[in-house]
Amino acid sequence: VIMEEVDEDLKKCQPVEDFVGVADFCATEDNQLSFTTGDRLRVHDRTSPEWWWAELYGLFGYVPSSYVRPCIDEEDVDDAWQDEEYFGSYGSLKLHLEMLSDKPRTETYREVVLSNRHCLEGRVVMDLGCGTGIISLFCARLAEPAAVYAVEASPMADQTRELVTRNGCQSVVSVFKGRVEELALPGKVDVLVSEWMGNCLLFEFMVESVLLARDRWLKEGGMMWPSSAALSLVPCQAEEEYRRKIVFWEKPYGLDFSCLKSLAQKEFFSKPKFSHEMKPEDCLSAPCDVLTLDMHSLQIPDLEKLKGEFCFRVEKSGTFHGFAAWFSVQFQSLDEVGPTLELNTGPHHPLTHWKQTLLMLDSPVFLHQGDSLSGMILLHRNPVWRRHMTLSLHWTIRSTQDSEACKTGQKSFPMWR
Ligand SMILES: C[S@@+](CC[C@H](N)C(=O)[O-])C[C@H]1O[C@@H](n2cnc3c(N)ncnc32)[C@H](O)[C@@H]1O
Repeated sequence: VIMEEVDEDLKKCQPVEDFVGVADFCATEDNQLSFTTGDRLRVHDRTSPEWWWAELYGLFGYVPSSYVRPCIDEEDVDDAWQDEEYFGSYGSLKLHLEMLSDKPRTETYREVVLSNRHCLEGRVVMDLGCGTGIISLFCARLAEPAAVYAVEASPMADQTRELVTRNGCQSVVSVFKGRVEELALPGKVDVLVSEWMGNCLLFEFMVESVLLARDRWLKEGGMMWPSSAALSLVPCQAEEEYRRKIVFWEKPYGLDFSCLKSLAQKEFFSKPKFSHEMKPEDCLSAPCDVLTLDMHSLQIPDLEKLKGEFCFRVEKSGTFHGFAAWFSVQFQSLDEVGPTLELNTGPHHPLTHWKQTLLMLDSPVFLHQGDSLSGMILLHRNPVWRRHMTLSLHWTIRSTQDSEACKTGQKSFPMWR
């Protein structure tokens, strides 16, 4: 009784806080409140981990807590790009070791240079975000470009200069230390190559720097590598993940801890799980490309809100625990007849350091072979924290067993803010 009273008192003391919608929410019950992305809501009571009592334009109702984020005024944010932290992490070897040890990734870039070596002769290349300079060194060693501008903003650039000299490439490769946005290069380039991809393709939004560099430094008709990119999705089973994080609370050591299940679901499943290694047999359907980006025509404002659609046909019956996401990038050949090469980070391809990203549902659903699962995905970039985004999924399941039956669901995943 005392704890309940304390709880009640605490609730009364909770300040009313402003939140902003990160995805559209459509009320399905009378006591819920609909809102759209960007709406400013006043949260009066954090009633449960999942549902909060909120107000919008004088109307009150419950809103899902994962669909809103704290409202921060842009002027309060010093470092919306978190550059100190971001470039700091590329200043030590840990990430470079992980990237260079990733053979499918690194060897794809080498293969791209090798298979285009004749066309690269006499061309000027920019390697944006060169890190240790691996791609620049591939260019200088495997082809005969006129020059390679290796651009790197992190302190690693000092080591890169040394690596270029040690490998005898200093007459071709020049290292430019600084953010590409702020650098003056000797001139425009024929090819802009970069390894900019993050989890779910866009996370960390280095792609914005690549597009900016393209518009400033790529010659008319020049080549972007990668030349296109796609985000793929599949409904999947994740039995082990569900068992370890949720079923665990049912009866550990013979005790009833089941009241912690909703807390566990909120704590473990409200954000995406990075580096999930899924098996091809966990896919309940054939994967689908939900977004495709053309790196020659994509514009920076396009990155604010990207929308994709999907329609899966369930190929084998199983428990639908969530969606798995990953990306692929394509490298068009410099000559029209050459092959387009691809790096695919999906479960049917050799494992890369990105692995896959798992987006767990709140409650699993059993799907039967032949059912259809259609819907849409929305990537909404955080307007304040520029390296972050929220991924929202809306779906409808249509059953083959019962043509009348149709279940809908929706969930939003902040990555990370
Ligand atoms: C994913 S790593 C790739 C490193 C290297 N190209 C490789 O393949 O091993 C991206 C690199 O780009 C750098 N970078 C990111 N944004 C940049 C910018 N705006 N200007 C210069 N360098 C940048 C980071 O510091 C990091 O070293």
